[in-house]
Amino acid sequence: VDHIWSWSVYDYPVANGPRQSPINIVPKEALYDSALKPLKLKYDASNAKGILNNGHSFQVDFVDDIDSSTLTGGPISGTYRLRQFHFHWGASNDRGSEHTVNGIKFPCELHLVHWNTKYPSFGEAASQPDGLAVVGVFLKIGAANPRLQKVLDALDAIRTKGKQTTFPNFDAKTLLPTSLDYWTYDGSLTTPPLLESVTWIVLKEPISVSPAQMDKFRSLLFTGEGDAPCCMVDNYRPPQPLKGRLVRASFK
Ligand SMILES: CC#CCOc1ccc(CNS(N)(=O)=O)cc1
Ligand SMILES: [Zn+2]
Repeated sequence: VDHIWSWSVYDYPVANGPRQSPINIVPKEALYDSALKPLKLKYDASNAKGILNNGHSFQVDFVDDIDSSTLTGGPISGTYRLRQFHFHWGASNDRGSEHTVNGIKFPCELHLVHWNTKYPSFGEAASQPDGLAVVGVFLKIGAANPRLQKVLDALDAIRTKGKQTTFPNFDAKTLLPTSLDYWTYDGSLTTPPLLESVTWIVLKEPISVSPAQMDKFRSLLFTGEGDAPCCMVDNYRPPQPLKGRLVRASFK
Protein backbone atom coordinates (compact mmCIF):
# COMPACT_ATOMS: atom_id res chain seq x y z
CA VAL A 1 0.00 0.00 0.00
CA ASP A 2 1.47 3.32 -0.98
CA HIS A 3 1.64 5.34 2.22
CA ILE A 4 -0.14 8.44 1.02
CA TRP A 5 -2.05 9.97 3.89
CA SER A 6 -4.62 7.23 4.24
CA TRP A 7 -7.19 9.09 6.30
CA SER A 8 -10.19 10.55 4.55
CA VAL A 9 -12.43 13.49 5.32
CA TYR A 10 -14.99 10.87 6.31
CA ASP A 11 -12.69 9.56 9.04
CA TYR A 12 -11.78 13.10 10.17
CA PRO A 13 -14.48 15.62 9.17
CA VAL A 14 -12.31 18.34 10.80
CA ALA A 15 -9.96 17.85 7.81
CA ASN A 16 -12.20 20.39 6.04
CA GLY A 17 -12.36 22.74 9.04
CA PRO A 18 -11.69 26.50 9.21
CA ARG A 19 -8.19 26.29 10.73
CA GLN A 20 -6.33 23.40 9.10
CA SER A 21 -2.55 23.13 8.76
CA PRO A 22 -0.12 23.38 7.09
CA ILE A 23 -0.50 26.52 4.94
CA ASN A 24 1.49 28.35 2.29
CA ILE A 25 3.06 31.38 3.97
CA VAL A 26 3.20 34.53 1.78
CA PRO A 27 5.55 36.87 3.64
CA LYS A 28 4.28 39.99 1.85
CA GLU A 29 0.74 39.19 3.08
CA ALA A 30 1.80 38.62 6.70
CA LEU A 31 1.08 41.45 9.14
CA TYR A 32 4.04 42.66 11.22
CA ASP A 33 2.72 42.78 14.81
CA SER A 34 4.95 44.81 17.18
CA ALA A 35 2.95 43.44 20.12
CA LEU A 36 4.33 39.94 19.47
CA LYS A 37 6.89 39.02 22.13
CA PRO A 38 10.21 37.27 21.51
CA LEU A 39 10.05 33.48 21.74
CA LYS A 40 11.45 32.08 24.96
CA LEU A 41 12.50 28.42 24.68
CA LYS A 42 14.00 26.93 27.82
CA TYR A 43 14.89 23.27 27.20
CA ASP A 44 16.55 20.93 29.72
CA ALA A 45 18.59 18.21 27.96
CA SER A 46 17.99 15.81 30.86
CA ASN A 47 14.26 15.73 29.96
CA ALA A 48 14.95 13.80 26.74
CA LYS A 49 13.57 10.26 27.13
CA GLY A 50 13.42 8.13 23.99
CA ILE A 51 13.21 8.02 20.20
CA LEU A 52 10.38 6.15 18.47
CA ASN A 53 9.41 5.14 14.92
CA ASN A 54 5.64 5.75 15.12
CA GLY A 55 4.92 4.51 11.60
CA HIS A 56 4.47 7.96 10.05
CA SER A 57 7.56 9.80 11.34
CA PHE A 58 9.99 9.38 14.20
CA GLN A 59 9.75 11.39 17.37
CA VAL A 60 11.98 12.22 20.33
CA ASP A 61 9.86 12.22 23.50
CA PHE A 62 10.49 14.36 26.57
CA VAL A 63 9.55 14.09 30.23
CA ASP A 64 6.67 16.58 30.50
CA ASP A 65 5.40 16.09 34.06
CA ILE A 66 7.28 19.18 35.28
CA ASP A 67 7.94 22.67 33.86
CA SER A 68 11.57 22.07 32.90
CA SER A 69 11.41 22.26 29.10
CA THR A 70 9.09 25.11 28.22
CA LEU A 71 7.97 27.61 25.60
CA THR A 72 6.80 31.03 26.79
CA GLY A 73 6.50 34.45 25.17
CA GLY A 74 5.96 34.70 21.43
CA PRO A 75 2.27 34.79 20.47
CA ILE A 76 1.17 32.65 23.39
CA SER A 77 0.26 33.44 26.98
CA GLY A 78 1.14 31.11 29.84
CA THR A 79 3.55 28.20 29.79
CA TYR A 80 3.65 25.37 27.28
CA ARG A 81 5.70 22.21 27.91
CA LEU A 82 7.81 20.41 25.29
CA ARG A 83 6.25 17.00 24.62
CA GLN A 84 8.15 15.74 21.57
CA PHE A 85 9.78 16.75 18.34
CA HIS A 86 9.57 15.03 14.95
CA PHE A 87 10.19 15.72 11.27
CA HIS A 88 8.48 15.54 7.85
CA TRP A 89 10.51 14.93 4.66
CA GLY A 90 10.33 14.02 0.98
CA ALA A 91 11.52 11.20 -1.26
CA SER A 92 13.74 13.80 -2.96
CA ASN A 93 15.13 17.19 -1.97
CA ASP A 94 12.51 19.12 -3.99
CA ARG A 95 9.77 18.44 -1.42
CA GLY A 96 9.17 17.33 2.15
CA SER A 97 8.16 20.35 4.21
CA GLU A 98 4.54 20.87 5.28
CA HIS A 99 4.51 24.66 5.37
CA THR A 100 5.72 26.37 2.21
CA VAL A 101 6.96 29.95 1.70
CA ASN A 102 5.78 31.66 -1.49
CA GLY A 103 4.97 28.13 -2.69
CA ILE A 104 8.54 26.93 -2.07
CA LYS A 105 8.86 23.47 -0.51
CA PHE A 106 11.86 22.67 1.68
CA PRO A 107 13.27 19.10 1.83
CA CYS A 108 12.38 18.73 5.49
CA GLU A 109 10.56 20.41 8.39
CA LEU A 110 11.11 19.98 12.16
CA HIS A 111 8.16 20.29 14.57
CA LEU A 112 8.62 20.88 18.29
CA VAL A 113 5.27 20.08 19.96
CA HIS A 114 4.30 21.86 23.20
CA TRP A 115 1.11 21.78 25.30
CA ASN A 116 -0.52 24.44 27.49
CA THR A 117 -0.04 23.70 31.19
CA LYS A 118 -3.37 25.36 32.01
CA TYR A 119 -4.75 21.91 31.04
CA PRO A 120 -4.04 18.74 33.07
CA SER A 121 -2.50 16.70 30.23
CA PHE A 122 -1.36 16.74 26.59
CA GLY A 123 -4.45 14.77 25.53
CA GLU A 124 -6.77 17.26 27.24
CA ALA A 125 -4.84 20.24 25.81
CA ALA A 126 -4.95 18.75 22.30
CA SER A 127 -8.76 19.17 22.28
CA GLN A 128 -8.63 22.90 23.21
CA PRO A 129 -8.31 25.83 20.78
CA ASP A 130 -5.32 27.19 22.77
CA GLY A 131 -4.04 23.80 23.86
CA LEU A 132 -0.95 23.26 21.69
CA ALA A 133 1.90 25.31 20.26
CA VAL A 134 4.16 23.82 17.59
CA VAL A 135 7.41 25.49 16.56
CA GLY A 136 8.23 24.68 12.92
CA VAL A 137 11.78 24.89 11.59
CA PHE A 138 12.64 24.48 7.88
CA LEU A 139 15.68 22.44 6.85
CA LYS A 140 17.42 23.43 3.63
CA ILE A 141 20.14 21.59 1.69
CA GLY A 142 23.65 22.77 2.55
CA ALA A 143 26.55 21.71 4.71
CA ALA A 144 26.06 18.72 6.98
CA ASN A 145 24.47 19.83 10.25
CA PRO A 146 26.42 18.37 13.21
CA ARG A 147 23.49 19.15 15.57
CA LEU A 148 21.33 16.65 13.64
CA GLN A 149 23.91 13.86 13.68
CA LYS A 150 23.06 12.44 17.14
CA VAL A 151 19.42 12.10 16.08
CA LEU A 152 20.32 10.56 12.72
CA ASP A 153 22.76 8.09 14.29
CA ALA A 154 19.91 6.74 16.43
CA LEU A 155 17.73 5.90 13.41
CA ASP A 156 19.44 2.56 12.71
CA ALA A 157 17.94 1.31 15.99
CA ILE A 158 14.36 2.33 15.08
CA ARG A 159 14.22 1.36 11.39
CA THR A 160 10.76 -0.25 11.53
CA LYS A 161 7.36 0.89 12.81
CA GLY A 162 6.96 0.55 16.57
CA LYS A 163 10.67 0.34 17.38
CA GLN A 164 12.00 2.68 20.04
CA THR A 165 15.17 3.14 22.03
CA THR A 166 16.39 5.36 24.84
CA PHE A 167 17.59 8.82 23.83
CA PRO A 168 18.97 10.55 26.94
CA ASN A 169 20.55 13.97 27.33
CA PHE A 170 19.59 15.76 24.15
CA ASP A 171 19.27 19.56 24.08
CA ALA A 172 16.55 20.33 21.52
CA LYS A 173 17.68 23.98 21.54
CA THR A 174 20.71 22.93 19.48
CA LEU A 175 18.33 22.27 16.57
CA LEU A 176 17.16 25.91 16.42
CA PRO A 177 18.56 28.52 14.00
CA THR A 178 20.28 31.70 15.18
CA SER A 179 17.29 33.95 14.60
CA LEU A 180 13.98 33.22 16.33
CA ASP A 181 12.04 35.53 13.99
CA TYR A 182 8.73 33.80 13.23
CA TRP A 183 5.38 33.79 11.48
CA THR A 184 2.38 32.73 13.56
CA TYR A 185 -1.20 31.69 12.81
CA ASP A 186 -4.00 29.57 14.30
CA GLY A 187 -4.01 26.04 12.88
CA SER A 188 -4.21 22.33 13.52
CA LEU A 189 -2.29 19.12 13.87
CA THR A 190 -1.16 18.16 10.35
CA THR A 191 -1.53 14.46 11.14
CA PRO A 192 -4.58 12.59 12.45
CA PRO A 193 -6.56 13.53 14.54
CA LEU A 194 -6.02 16.94 12.79
CA LEU A 195 -7.32 18.72 15.89
CA GLU A 196 -7.69 22.52 15.52
CA SER A 197 -5.76 23.26 18.70
CA VAL A 198 -2.39 24.48 17.46
CA THR A 199 -0.87 27.94 17.61
CA TRP A 200 1.74 27.59 14.85
CA ILE A 201 5.07 29.37 15.23
CA VAL A 202 7.10 28.91 12.01
CA LEU A 203 10.68 30.21 12.15
CA LYS A 204 11.82 32.28 9.19
CA GLU A 205 15.46 31.08 9.27
CA PRO A 206 16.09 27.49 8.16
CA ILE A 207 18.78 25.17 9.55
CA SER A 208 21.03 23.22 7.20
CA VAL A 209 20.97 19.53 6.27
CA SER A 210 23.22 17.73 3.78
CA PRO A 211 21.98 15.39 1.01
CA ALA A 212 23.64 12.45 2.83
CA GLN A 213 21.82 13.38 6.03
CA MET A 214 18.53 13.54 4.10
CA ASP A 215 19.19 9.98 2.88
CA LYS A 216 19.48 8.93 6.52
CA PHE A 217 15.88 10.11 7.17
CA ARG A 218 14.82 8.09 4.11
CA SER A 219 16.41 4.92 5.52
CA LEU A 220 13.48 4.60 7.93
CA LEU A 221 10.50 2.39 7.08
CA PHE A 222 6.78 3.05 7.40
CA THR A 223 6.39 -0.69 7.78
CA GLY A 224 6.94 -3.03 10.70
CA GLU A 225 9.55 -5.77 11.07
CA GLY A 226 8.56 -8.69 8.85
CA ASP A 227 6.32 -6.56 6.58
CA ALA A 228 7.27 -5.84 2.96
CA PRO A 229 9.51 -2.78 3.43
CA CYS A 230 8.16 0.66 2.41
CA CYS A 231 10.56 3.61 2.78
CA MET A 232 9.39 6.38 5.10
CA VAL A 233 9.30 9.33 2.69
CA ASP A 234 6.79 12.01 1.66
CA ASN A 235 5.23 11.97 5.14
CA TYR A 236 4.02 15.56 4.75
CA ARG A 237 0.53 17.00 4.37
CA PRO A 238 0.20 19.60 1.60
CA PRO A 239 -0.86 23.20 2.34
CA GLN A 240 -4.54 23.66 3.26
CA PRO A 241 -6.95 26.56 2.50
CA LEU A 242 -6.22 29.70 4.54
CA LYS A 243 -9.98 30.42 4.90
CA GLY A 244 -9.44 34.06 5.77
CA ARG A 245 -6.90 33.53 8.53
CA LEU A 246 -4.35 36.22 9.33
CA VAL A 247 -0.66 35.30 9.41
CA ARG A 248 1.35 37.61 11.68
CA ALA A 249 5.10 38.25 11.57
CA SER A 250 7.28 38.95 14.61
CA PHE A 251 9.71 40.85 12.37
CA LYS A 252 9.66 43.61 9.74
C1 LIG B 1 -4.84 13.95 20.65
C2 LIG B 1 -3.66 13.33 20.09
C3 LIG B 1 -2.74 12.83 19.65
C4 LIG B 1 -1.61 12.19 19.15
O1 LIG B 1 -0.49 13.01 19.46
C5 LIG B 1 -0.01 13.74 18.45
C6 LIG B 1 1.14 14.44 18.73
C7 LIG B 1 1.73 15.17 17.75
C8 LIG B 1 1.20 15.18 16.50
C9 LIG B 1 1.98 15.91 15.45
N1 LIG B 1 1.22 16.73 14.62
S1 LIG B 1 1.98 17.95 13.91
N2 LIG B 1 2.66 17.42 12.57
O2 LIG B 1 0.94 18.88 13.58
O3 LIG B 1 3.00 18.47 14.80
C10 LIG B 1 0.04 14.51 16.19
C11 LIG B 1 -0.59 13.75 17.18
ZN1 LIG C 1 4.60 17.51 12.37
